[in-house]
Parts: sequence; C-alpha cells; structure tokens
Amino acid sequence: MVKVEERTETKVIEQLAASVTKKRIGILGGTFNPPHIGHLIMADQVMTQLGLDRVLFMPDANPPHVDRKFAIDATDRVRMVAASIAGNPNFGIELAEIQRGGISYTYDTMLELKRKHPENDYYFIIGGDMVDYLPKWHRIDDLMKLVQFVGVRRENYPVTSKYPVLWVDIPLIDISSTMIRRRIRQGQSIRYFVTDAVAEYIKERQLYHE
Ligand SMILES: Nc1ncnc2c1ncn2[C@@H]1O[C@H](COP(=O)(O)OP(=O)(O)OP(=O)(O)O)[C@@H](O)[C@H]1O
Ligand SMILES: O=C(O)c1ccc[n+]([C@@H]2O[C@H](COP(=O)([O-])O)[C@@H](O)[C@H]2O)c1
Repeated sequence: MVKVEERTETKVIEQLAASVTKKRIGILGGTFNPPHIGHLIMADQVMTQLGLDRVLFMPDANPPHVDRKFAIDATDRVRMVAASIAGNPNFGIELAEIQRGGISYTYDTMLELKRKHPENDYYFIIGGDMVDYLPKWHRIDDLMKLVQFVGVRRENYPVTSKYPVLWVDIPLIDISSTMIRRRIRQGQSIRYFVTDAVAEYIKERQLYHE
C-alpha cells in the first residue's frame, strides 16, 4: 500500500511535470468572412508578445450574435483561413465548432477543448469590439474560469473591461471583414487587405459580389 506521504509526493511531481510541459495555446475565434491581415497581425502579435506556443484560428459554425452578419458557407471560410495561415508553422486551424454545428457558444467549445486537451492552457484572443460585448456572452462567468481572455485594441472601442482581460498592445488596424465585403461589392481593390491566396480564392469563386 502506498503511504500518504508517497502519494502526496507523486502528486506534487505530476503537477510540476504538467506545469513544465503545459502548452500555451492561443485561440482566435471568428467568422472569418473573409479572413484579413488584421487577423494575422493580431494572432502573431499576441503569440510573440505573450510567448504562446501556437495560435489556432477557429471558424465558428453560427456566431451567437447572428443579428450582426450573414456569413458564406463554412467550407469557403475554412479554405480561406487555411490559405491565409499557410507557411506559418505556429498557426493552425481548430475545427471544433464547424464539426459540432449549431450555435457556436464559446463556453461549450472551450469546455470540450479543455476536456480533450487537459495539457493545454488556453488564451482566447478577441478584438476590442468583442471585449465590449463580453457581458452578453453565454455563461461568461463560467467561461472566464476556463480561459484567459486576451484583448487587442479596435477602432472606436474602449480598452477597459470589468472582466480580467489581458490587453496586448498592437497598432490599430482599421480593417474588418465588413469593409472587405463592401469594397468587393463596390469594385474596389482588396489587394494587401487579405493575403494574395485569399484574394485569388475570392476572385475565382466570385464571392461577395452581390
Ligand atoms: N482589425 C482588427 N483589429 C482588432 N481585432 C480584430 C480586427 N479584425 C477582427 N478582429 C477580431 O477578430 C475576431 C474575429 O473577427 P471576425 O472574423 O468577426 O472579423 P471582423 O473583421 O470583426 O468581421 P465583421 O466585420 O464581419 O464583423 C473578433 O474578436 C474581432 O474583434
Ligand atoms: O459565446 C458567446 O456568447 C459569444 C458571443 C459573441 C462572440 N463569441 C465568439 O467570439 C469570437 C468572435 O466573434 P465574431 O462574431 O466577431 O466572429 C467567435 O469565436 C465567436 O463565436 C462568442
């Protein structure tokens, strides 16, 4: 029979090992309709400034605040995200929400990811507009216990919150997917707003033209 002291010691060693091997994973959730350079810069800046191991881009199936937008098919959004991040080994895609379907509540997703990967610590990256909206998120108090939120500045939104958000200072990038969709409709160039591969994909599939 294992003595109490031995069991305690084993537990301490296990905890120590876990804290050394734990991976720090950033999650950038979004609709990515389409993905743009703002997403890439914020992911890279948060990763490097906080010393994260990786950032996973996580396209949603149906965003909880559906009133805000109409998104194109998930397959096209996933393909464009994949094209955007190709070539960066520290970036990846998390398909949990697309695979689960339904409304993509972050609480449900992070519970699922934490259960699947207890070895990871998660940092959920959001823009200032989403930080402002946090009080309305589904089960926000429970979600706060599952992840560390990381906020980056966004034009016209405050950099304060009643929640313990970790702010990372990056240059203001006044680009949004809405702006890109509007520019396409109006026949304006989106070169350098998105990666060349994404611009090519949009052109080939004639996305966002009406
Ligand atoms: N230029 C930006 N600066 C800071 N955060 C951004 C920027 N663009 C997007 N984000 C953040 O990235 C996450 C995913 O954004 P999303 O895919 O909805 O893009 P979006 O540009 O906000 O789209 P839309 O204009 O359709 O609302 C959100 O947390 C959003 O706040
Ligand atoms: O869970 C919620 O209640 C909730 C409310 C608003 C946004 N989110 C998540 O925040 C991320 C950014 O949202 P969006 O709509 O700007 O793409 C995306 O992963 C959404 O699922 C989550």
